[in-house]
Amino acid sequence: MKKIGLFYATKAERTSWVAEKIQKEFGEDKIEVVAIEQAWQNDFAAYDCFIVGASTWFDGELPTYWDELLPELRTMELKGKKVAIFGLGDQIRYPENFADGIGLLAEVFEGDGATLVGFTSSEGYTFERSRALRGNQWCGLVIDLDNQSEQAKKKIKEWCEQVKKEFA
Ligand SMILES: Cc1cc2nc3c(=O)[nH]c(=O)nc-3n(C[C@H](O)[C@H](O)[C@H](O)COP(=O)(O)O)c2cc1C
Repeated sequence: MKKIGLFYATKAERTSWVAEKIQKEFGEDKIEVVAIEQAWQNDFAAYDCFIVGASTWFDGELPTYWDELLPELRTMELKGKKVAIFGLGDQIRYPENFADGIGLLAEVFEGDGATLVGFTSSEGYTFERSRALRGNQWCGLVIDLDNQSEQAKKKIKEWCEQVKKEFA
């Protein structure tokens, strides 16, 4: 059985809400939650697969704790590991940096040799630019609780089913 770790900044309120839903979808005994504010390289080494989540702040930057950890995260060796990324953003107020945090995390984990999974369609979102795009797809799950909160639960559920298969 593959060991799955879910890493996110627990003080980010909306990200926490999404993370809880993901944990429930996988089953609470199937996934271990790690607060990124307490995480260190060894915590990542302990898992075969990761789910990592972050909102976007400060016009296209990662929120507190993720941004502080970035230099450390860039030195990890994650070859053979799979990473699924989820992120939150606001497409109406920040159309030029929509959900950039996902793209930033994707660059870091790919640079460490990990394989990204959990890509989703960018249809149904309105924005100008995003670092989270790969062609027409998001390189993860994008949740906009500011403008499309009614879609969130369905998107999370479907993404978890997809990621479970891709982690297997
Ligand atoms: C000061 C500030 C800056 C933000 N910058 C961005 C941004 O550049 N891009 C984006 O997509 N969302 C941006 N957002 C929206 C947040 O990512 C969004 O509201 C998210 O749901 C917050 O989740 P959290 O409570 O877990 O941090 C910003 C929000 C605030 C308050």
